Amino acid sequence: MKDYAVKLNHITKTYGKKKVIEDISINVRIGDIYGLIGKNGAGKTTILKLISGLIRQNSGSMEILGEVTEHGLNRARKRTGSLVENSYLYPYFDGEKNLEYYRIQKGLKDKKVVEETLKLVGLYDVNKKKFSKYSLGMKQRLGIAQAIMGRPDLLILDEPINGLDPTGIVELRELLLKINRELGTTIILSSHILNELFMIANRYAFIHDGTLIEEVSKEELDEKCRRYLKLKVNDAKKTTVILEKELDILHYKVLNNNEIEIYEELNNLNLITKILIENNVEIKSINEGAQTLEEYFIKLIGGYINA
Ligand SMILES: Nc1ncnc2c1ncn2[C@@H]1O[C@H](COP(=O)(O)OP(=O)(O)OP(=O)(O)O)[C@@H](O)[C@H]1O
Repeated sequence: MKDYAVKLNHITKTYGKKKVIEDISINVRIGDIYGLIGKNGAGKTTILKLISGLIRQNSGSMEILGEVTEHGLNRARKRTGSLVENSYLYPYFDGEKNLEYYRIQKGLKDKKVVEETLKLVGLYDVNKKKFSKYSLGMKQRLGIAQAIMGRPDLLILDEPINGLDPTGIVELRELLLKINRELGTTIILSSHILNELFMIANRYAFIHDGTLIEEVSKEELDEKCRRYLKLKVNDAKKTTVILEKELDILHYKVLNNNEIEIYEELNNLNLITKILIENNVEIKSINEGAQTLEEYFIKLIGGYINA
């Protein structure tokens, strides 16, 4: 299937007797910014190394950029830029020299690519500053610049958000969105901080103890973490009829005979209360609630552990 940039099929990876990745299958679509989310040690780096070809799986197969054979995967990896282990940037070189050195090393013919890439990552104006004098955010951006020099179809980044301050995170987000949109690059990145990844990615894989717990889209995650009004009433069925007929509220979920979650008109609490009372509904309580991303993540992982 050409619609996928990366497909992992039942991949398992062991170190000695230890299974670090167990039966993982994920599907990254072309054009995705795909986030691997998991606590430290969950197995994110291992997955990225497997995709990058730095290590090999013990079992399972993968498809990268439409290629499945050994030869094909090598070809696909030539169309992939990655920042998984340390980037090879020289501290005493400035940004331009670092990229020029890399360009020659990689045999990239077009000299203009250095300037264009520095501009793209917003480092052109500081291109005479030595790498060692860069802030962490600038270092990350030059690392990404190096990874996208060959204009890859796929970009793989391990924990690029790690250690960045809020401004650095915003800049990184803008940059990744720009690379994704302007160059059409599919991006896979990892993080242990869901809130930050949520701002960047459009699809997510939750990894825990080397296994995939859930693969979800941003919309699905939004849905799971949205605000709601929780109504406790004497008769949930009757209440929904009134919500629909009198208030035009169609977006709700009945939890049981007495509880309903409402997902729209959240700012019209007074009106909802008034209409329900007028229609003889006995309201036991009405509260606003929301599940934060982190709560969802913890629930997901906790739920899994206890299962
Ligand atoms: N070369 C190795 N030999 C043995 N065990 C390893 C090796 N590399 C990773 N591991 C183990 O595999 C597990 C997953 O590690 P991995 O680095 O993939 O996790 P991660 O989710 O990226 O976390 P982190 O953010 O801490 O790097 C860990 O328990 C780690 O100790």
